[in-house]
Amino acid sequence: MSAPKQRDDTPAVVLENVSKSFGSHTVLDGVNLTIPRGTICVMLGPSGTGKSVLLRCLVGLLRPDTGRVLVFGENVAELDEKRARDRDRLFAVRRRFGMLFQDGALFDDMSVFDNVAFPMRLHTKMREDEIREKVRDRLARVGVAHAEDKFPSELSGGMRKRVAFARAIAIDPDIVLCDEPSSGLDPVMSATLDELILELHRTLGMTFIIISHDTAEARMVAQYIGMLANGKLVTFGPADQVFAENHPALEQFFTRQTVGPIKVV
Ligand SMILES: Nc1ncnc2c1ncn2[C@@H]1O[C@H](COP(=O)(O)OP(=O)(O)OP(=O)(O)O)[C@@H](O)[C@H]1O
Repeated sequence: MSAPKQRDDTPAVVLENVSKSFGSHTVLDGVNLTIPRGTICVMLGPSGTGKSVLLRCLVGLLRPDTGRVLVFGENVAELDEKRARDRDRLFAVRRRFGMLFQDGALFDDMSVFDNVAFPMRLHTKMREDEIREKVRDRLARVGVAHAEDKFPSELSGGMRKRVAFARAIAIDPDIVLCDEPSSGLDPVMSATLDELILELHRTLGMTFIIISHDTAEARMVAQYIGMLANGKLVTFGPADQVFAENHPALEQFFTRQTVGPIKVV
């Protein structure tokens, strides 16, 4: 079966009744949401609440027990990497994602240039001169053009994150998944990185899905906000609506209360 035809207004992501358990532990319980294309969506939630599981379902690394996971209309939940007939479709979906891992996940034995060139060499047929031009464009966009010959161990935490961003957007993904982009950074560096997200979004128009614990980050960049707590998506929608609604779990999170609907386990 070929991938479904999509119209321009096909949402980047739709989750319909997505549930996932590990043994008797239900991590996601009937999650529904729609992320319009070209928006910045921040998913908040306490530790261990299923945010990473959700990301892995999006890229087809995990299959939910129930529900549909539509990425630009393609139901990733029905694709199984072990089935030859699904593999091309699954890989085509994965190529639409760029991933910014929590720790940057740069290759320590590769220069900054080669780290950013890596996905181009792996996934495209670009010539080396095209790669050079694109890598330089990506490094310039994230403000580390001067560092292309350095190795990750020679960079500060903030610079490593920028290089990781350059790699995440290397082959023009439609969706950039960011797993806690501000983790391990001081507040000023985090804010600088948030400005970078806004700038990349403005100039490249990609959809950003950002996993975060950082409420200041949510306030700064989010157009859509979701909050996962105790397996449920307790609130989701346009950021101004979600802030106005001020769900008790969101309020507890934002005001750092230990008592409230979020159970600390
Ligand atoms: N492959 C797996 N097998 C068993 N349990 C798993 C597996 N993957 C995740 N879990 C469990 O699912 C729950 C949610 O994990 P997840 O990593 O999604 O949390 P998170 O919200 O991303 O947390 P954090 O904010 O701390 O990164 C945890 O209890 C975790 O132990």
